[in-house]
Amino acid sequence: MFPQHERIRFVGVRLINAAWAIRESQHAIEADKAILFGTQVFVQSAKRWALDSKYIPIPGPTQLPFIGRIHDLPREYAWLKFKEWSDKHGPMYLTSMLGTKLLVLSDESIVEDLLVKRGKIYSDRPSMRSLVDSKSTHGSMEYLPLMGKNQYWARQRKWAHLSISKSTKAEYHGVMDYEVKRMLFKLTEQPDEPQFLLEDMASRIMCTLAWDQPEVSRKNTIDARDLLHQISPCGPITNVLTPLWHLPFWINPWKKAEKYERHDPLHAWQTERFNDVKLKIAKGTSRPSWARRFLEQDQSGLSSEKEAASCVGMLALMGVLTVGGPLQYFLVSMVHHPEWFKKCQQEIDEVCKGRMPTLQDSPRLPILRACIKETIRWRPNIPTGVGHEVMEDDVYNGHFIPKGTRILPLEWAILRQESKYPDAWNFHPERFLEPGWPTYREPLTQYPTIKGMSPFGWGQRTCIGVGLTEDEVFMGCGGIAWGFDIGFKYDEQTGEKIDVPTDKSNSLLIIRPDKFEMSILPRSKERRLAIEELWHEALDAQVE
Ligand code: HEM
Repeated sequence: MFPQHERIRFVGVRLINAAWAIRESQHAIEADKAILFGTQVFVQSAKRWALDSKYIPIPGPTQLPFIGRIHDLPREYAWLKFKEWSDKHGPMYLTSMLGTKLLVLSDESIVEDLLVKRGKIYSDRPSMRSLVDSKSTHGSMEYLPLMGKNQYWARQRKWAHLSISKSTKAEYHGVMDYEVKRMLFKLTEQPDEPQFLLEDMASRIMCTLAWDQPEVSRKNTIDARDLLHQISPCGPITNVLTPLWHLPFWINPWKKAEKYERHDPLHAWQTERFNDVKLKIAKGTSRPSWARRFLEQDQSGLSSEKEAASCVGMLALMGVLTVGGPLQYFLVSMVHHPEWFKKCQQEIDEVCKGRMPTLQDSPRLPILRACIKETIRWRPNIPTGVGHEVMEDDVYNGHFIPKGTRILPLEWAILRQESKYPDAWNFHPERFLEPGWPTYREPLTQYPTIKGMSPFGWGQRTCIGVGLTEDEVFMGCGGIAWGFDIGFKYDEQTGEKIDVPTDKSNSLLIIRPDKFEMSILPRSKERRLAIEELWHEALDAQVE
């Protein structure tokens, strides 16, 4: 078989020859077009040939013309296929999907070299096909995490970062404390709904921080899921068969649905939330929120109320499904590793002497932090990682990486690197607690921490919500271990154990476990009473 560039060159030369022949005849215009096309093909293939002979080719699965490997990348559990290829082709391999080059990385040091050390040129985002102007190239200013590396991204990231860290210090610990107590109380009433209650807690916290409107949490969760669906490979077909997106609007059902069913209503709703805050400020009844921070204190970073409403709305969406993942997976890992759940409970009992843990207890609860961190490693809820895009041609270890290549830090594989995580497929919180494991770090009052962990991203685009996540997951999981015993359920008729699968989830970019059944009961009558009391106290304090 000839290499692909040879075949292209051959076709190019034949086309030019044929075109000259036609030109000799009477079809001069068609012939000119054909000559142009043939020349382009020729030049491209010559360039490609020059590159191939100068640089070491990047390994990867054999590519079919035009489609690449789109045909055998499953829409479900795609990270498993990416990992399979990485086991076969190595920690850095190249594949392509309908002409888009995808460089898949599964070694932390390579990701560090490219996305961190060369972050200056590796911090752009790939365009999301089924959103309009996802990168904000044309100034839509709507999707902070998806924006290209441009002025809108720089100023929104700065503003959002500041808003989150300001609220960390000031009021959000109170918000978390309140919402965790509410969630624990609700769990005593609805023990079969832990997944809903945990996700709703995350959404209520975000809606309070964004607009001081926890009551809109359910709609916020639905919106987060809709947006996620829109950008995930298993979402609209236009994310895979990308040319379909370019059909004219009037015959394009995907563009119409995106505009009329998702984008415009969400935009109107978020603007309404923002205007409600304005109204409350005017009446003197507003409480702290990110929207109020913009309206009252810091308008310097953003261009307009419209931009602020989008930025705040985006933050409200960002913290729901992301944080909901580890909260739910904590239950999954604990039910399968009851010895570790027991250890968390014993640690909390010893340190907190019967009361619910608070953030101030965190330095003295390393086992709880280790179980949370190991949960995020063992079941990362963004298993494919979030893609970056390289902005200039680059050469790495003798390999040529052309501008526009998408870079995928494949977390599912990175977090299973045996050199860093021995016995990586199994759940071992002790890897963060006992000297001798590569990931052990002291002092245990500070480590383990999820800050700096790879599932929160790389370089200039790292997650700005990791601190908030750490506190929220610590409070939520600590509260459950303090208040409840968990275990498998048994079928009433057959007596058989009902399994809680560890490997069943959706396949969106951010995943969560499929609906599971589990027994979650207060640890004792006294504990149930304590949970009720705490909640009523929190409610009373809120009313005052
Ligand atoms: C378990 C929880 C979370 C996980 C696993 C997570 C993970 C990530 C990842 C992987 C990225 C992309 C990093 C990269 O491109 O290298 C990211 C970006 C981002 N995250 Fe998070 N995140 C979480 C929670 C949150 C929360 C609670 C917020 C906000 C309130 C948040 C706000 C953001 C924002 C605004 C970005 C975009 C940063 C940028 O593009 O410059 N995240 N997150």
